[in-house]
Amino acid sequence: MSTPPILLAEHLRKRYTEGPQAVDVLKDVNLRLDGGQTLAIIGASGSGKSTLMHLLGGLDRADGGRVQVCGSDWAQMSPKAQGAWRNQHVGFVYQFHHLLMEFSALDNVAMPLRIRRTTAEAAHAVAAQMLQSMGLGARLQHRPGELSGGERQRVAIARALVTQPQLVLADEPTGNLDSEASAVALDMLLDVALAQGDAVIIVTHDATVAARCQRQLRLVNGALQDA
Ligand SMILES: Nc1ncnc2c1ncn2[C@@H]1O[C@H](COP(=O)(O)OP(=O)(O)OP(=O)(O)O)[C@@H](O)[C@H]1O
Repeated sequence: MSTPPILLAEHLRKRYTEGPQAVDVLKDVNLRLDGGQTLAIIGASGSGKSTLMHLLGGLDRADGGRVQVCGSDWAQMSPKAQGAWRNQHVGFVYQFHHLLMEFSALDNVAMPLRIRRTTAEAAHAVAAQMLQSMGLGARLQHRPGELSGGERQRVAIARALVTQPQLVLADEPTGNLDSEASAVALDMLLDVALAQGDAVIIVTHDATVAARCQRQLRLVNGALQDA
């Protein structure tokens, strides 16, 4: 049997009904990604990019269609199984770092491994190595508040990649950084992810960032089209 793609999305639909009128944000999204592939998703504000990333990562339910990550369908899993599957296969990076402010960079990056019940010693060793490859070997014991914006974001990237996820979902990962810090963070994200053979999706408004990905798709009117 052939191995399934890392990500498969078929005929995805999502409708929000909370507002004054229902909004069909995603109407028919189809996507397939294999290891080592990088994809940029661009689109106007409100076109549904973040909604799509939530569905791909199993953080929200689609109203139609399906999403499979590494051969398993999010909708077929219990919430507990989804959590375990995410920890095993998916790394998330957001525009804002979402680091735990009272913990050191090292503890933040070790956290996803500790959730897997890796011993503290082993988790710290792997986390230290990952921070090293993000150029942060001299910042292990710094807390997020003691780091620059660019450094904080690199810690967040290290945390997303430390588990060697097959799929990395990055929603505006450099949206809060100046162009120099953005270039450094993006280099590190792509270098490490590709060395690991991960598939990477980056949502971005920045054409320079999108151009660094092998493929660029635009979300328009609820569907993806070539950019
Ligand atoms: N929980 C919700 N309830 C109702 N409507 C929502 C909800 N979340 C998002 N929307 C609507 O869905 C549309 C898509 O939102 P989404 O955040 O996915 O867009 P986006 O492309 O990521 O935008 P941006 O680039 O501005 O971040 C928007 O019109 C938004 O108002």
